[in-house]
Amino acid sequence: MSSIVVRVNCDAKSLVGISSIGRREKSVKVCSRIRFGSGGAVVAEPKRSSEERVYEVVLKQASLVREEKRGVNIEFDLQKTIEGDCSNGDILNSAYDRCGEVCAEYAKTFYLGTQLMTQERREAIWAIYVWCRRTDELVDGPNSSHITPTALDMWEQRLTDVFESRPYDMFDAALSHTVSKYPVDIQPFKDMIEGMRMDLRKSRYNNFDELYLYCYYVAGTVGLMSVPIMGIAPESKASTESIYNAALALGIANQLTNILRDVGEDARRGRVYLPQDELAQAGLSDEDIMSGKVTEKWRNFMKGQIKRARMFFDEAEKGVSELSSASRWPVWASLLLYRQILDSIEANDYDNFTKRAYVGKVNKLLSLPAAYGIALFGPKKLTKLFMR
Ligand SMILES: CC(C)=CCC/C(C)=C/CC/C(C)=C/CC/C(C)=C/[C@@H]1[C@@H](COP(=O)(O)OP(=O)(O)O)[C@]1(C)CC/C=C(\C)CC/C=C(\C)CCC=C(C)C
Ligand SMILES: [Mn+2]
Repeated sequence: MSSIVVRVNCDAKSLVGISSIGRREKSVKVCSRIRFGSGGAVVAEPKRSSEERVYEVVLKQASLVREEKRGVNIEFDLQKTIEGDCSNGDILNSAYDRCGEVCAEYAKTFYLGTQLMTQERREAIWAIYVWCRRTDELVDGPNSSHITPTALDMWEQRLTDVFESRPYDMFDAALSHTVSKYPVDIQPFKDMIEGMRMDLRKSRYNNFDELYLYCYYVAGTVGLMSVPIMGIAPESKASTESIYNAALALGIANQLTNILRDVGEDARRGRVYLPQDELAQAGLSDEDIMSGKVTEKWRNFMKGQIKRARMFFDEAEKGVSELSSASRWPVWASLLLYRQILDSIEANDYDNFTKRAYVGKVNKLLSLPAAYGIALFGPKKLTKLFMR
């Protein structure tokens, strides 16, 4: 049987990515070999790691920003889709206001953080926040038992409409406006929906590669959506890709932290988001998780998982100072706050079965000025100031 081999040689520079966090792989040359058998059927395709797949999205979003290629900026007529007797400007203002209200209601600290951004950026971040929250609510909210893959397909169609300036409601209208104004690619949004699909069909992850992909879908995507809005500092010398990598890392770090905090809660819903091969290596099984006993094996396993989450936070730190000055504070605040959840798991002696790790009010309050200081002086200078 004859087969045609199509070889796609990729630009080596475009494939310089993070591999196994902390180790930067230089010029990894990857050739995708797509084989078509008789009748055009795909015969074999070498398996790419999740990191390689995700890195392609990073590159696409980064190049969109570099080229300052903006959305088509179609003047959309809100009157056609939203009833009301007022001008586009009025509708948009109240659409953004409502996004702000949702944000203030569901994510108070983060809402506070956005107050330091310019009004335009703040509103755009709110619009993205609301879309992410609504997407997550589909699979985690009160109606989640009725959500099918078809419902997610419809949500994705609606997303395409939003990107093509056909909003369905006020929240969509704010997002339509945002994505027409900033160089935001649709792919991370689609990928977040893919993450929700994954949640519907999958409750175990064989290895970290599978978990990494899930974390990218539901959280790394948020980093990629946010940076085009937050903006990169004009004086930054870092490459756009490296900044997007850091943003991706922050999302992954947050989601890994979420997973470690919620082990007990997830297990009670029949879900284990921990890599099965690593559990087995540690001599642990699903039954150990379901029984919820904190043993020495569990503590050791958790130490490794926490270490990995911290490495992603470290990777993220490298990019925060490259963001435009007004965007650094909320990002530092979210990084410092989320990272402390890991400290809290340790303080609970790794009992994430019956205790919920959280950041206390005092630490929360202290983190905000600390984040502000780091944003202003940089992490190194601030440490020096306090060491004197
Ligand atoms: C260079 C650099 C470091 C730039 C920073 C880039 C940046 C702003 C990254 C943000 C990362 C971030 C906040 C990711 C969110 C991760 C997260 C918690 C995802 C949650 C997914 C599902 O989890 P799960 O169901 O297990 O958990 P719950 O019990 O439901 O909580 C999410 C809930 C997905 C939906 C995400 C959101 C609602 C958050 C969206 C946030 C923004 C758009 C704003 C981000 C901006 C700032 C300033 C942090
Ligand atoms: Mn959720």
